[in-house]
Amino acid sequence: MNLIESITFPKCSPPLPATLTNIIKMAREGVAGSTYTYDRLKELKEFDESKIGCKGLADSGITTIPRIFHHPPETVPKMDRSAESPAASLAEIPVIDLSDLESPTRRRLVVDQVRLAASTWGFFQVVSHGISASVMERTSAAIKAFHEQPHQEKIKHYKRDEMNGFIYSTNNDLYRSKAANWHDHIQLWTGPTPPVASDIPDICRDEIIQWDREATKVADLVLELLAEGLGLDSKKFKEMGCTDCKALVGTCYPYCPEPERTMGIAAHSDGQVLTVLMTNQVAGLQVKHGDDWIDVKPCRGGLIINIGDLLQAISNGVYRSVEHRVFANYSRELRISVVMFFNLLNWREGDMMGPLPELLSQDSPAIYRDFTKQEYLDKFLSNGYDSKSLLDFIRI
Ligand SMILES: O=C(O)CCC(=O)C(=O)O
Ligand SMILES: [Fe+2]
Repeated sequence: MNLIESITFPKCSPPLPATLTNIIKMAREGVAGSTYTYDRLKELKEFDESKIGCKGLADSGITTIPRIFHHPPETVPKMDRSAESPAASLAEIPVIDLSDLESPTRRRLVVDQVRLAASTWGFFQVVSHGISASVMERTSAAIKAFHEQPHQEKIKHYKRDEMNGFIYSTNNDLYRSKAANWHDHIQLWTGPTPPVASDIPDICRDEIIQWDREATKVADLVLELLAEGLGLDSKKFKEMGCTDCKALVGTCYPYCPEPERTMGIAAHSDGQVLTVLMTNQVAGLQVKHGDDWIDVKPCRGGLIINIGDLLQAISNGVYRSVEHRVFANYSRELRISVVMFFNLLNWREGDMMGPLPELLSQDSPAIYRDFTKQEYLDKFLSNGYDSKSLLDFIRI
């Protein structure tokens, strides 16, 4: 999910560079850049206006998926439905235990583990992070319960306005991407302005409010460890406002009858600073490691952390924002993920952002140039999920 696109929509922001003409052109262009042989925009609109979502399509008993969801075959993992996941892999993302951090010796050890994981995998799981198993279960169950409600209930919240209040929708980038993905989601900005509780439906209100609080604590702690791993003051990222601008997304990946034709979420890197992700046990998430796609096996009670593009830039490439994707769910059980994206708040229009000067020296010169907020936003708008282009664009 690329919430950067949403960041461009606040009422005070400059006009969108992606004009309606652009959106229509993107909607009509073929997956490989050729023109579609059908009226893609019309079919996108029909799907959008029906508000049925992917879960609604799945529940209707379809056995083939609409062509707006077809991805180029070479980008879809090969399916072996008898296996746990398309290509069961041996390597696993690191698991880091966050307990006993008051002990300086242990803290140094954990800082080293976090630095190593963030600079090689860009992804890791944390356990003993302070959120109880019952809070995790309740939150996941509440998001699931929202998605399992009848159509008539859910559509009260169906919106494409990604900036205001609680939304239920499908494919944030529906009109911008070249192929739609097989998921629906709910989304809520929880910072800098706390959400209005009455905007959140009863069925998941308390859980969302609590999850925001708890996941932010974990993000703050992980950012402290990441700062220490760079030799910075532990509060550096907190002071930069790295967890003050935040959104919670509760994604539902329903059963897909043709998983070999589409994706749950296409390959992308997260554009923000940091992501905290909780998923249920249904397989789907894969992380790029070298040339391989590695399955992420969520450990019980664990949370998945990944580095976003901005942190890669700020850390002068020490920490890595890595591509990941979710294959379409072929299990009959819903795949649920609860994602919190954290981004910089104190980055004013016109201010430059870039590798932190404290990290630069003659021996480690900047590998990225400074960039403006507008450059950052423009890159996301013009490329949708292909957020890596920002890092390519600013590379010296
Ligand atoms: O659902 C997941 O496991 C990952 C979701 C994700 O990558 C995203 O929303 O950016
Ligand atoms: Fe992501």
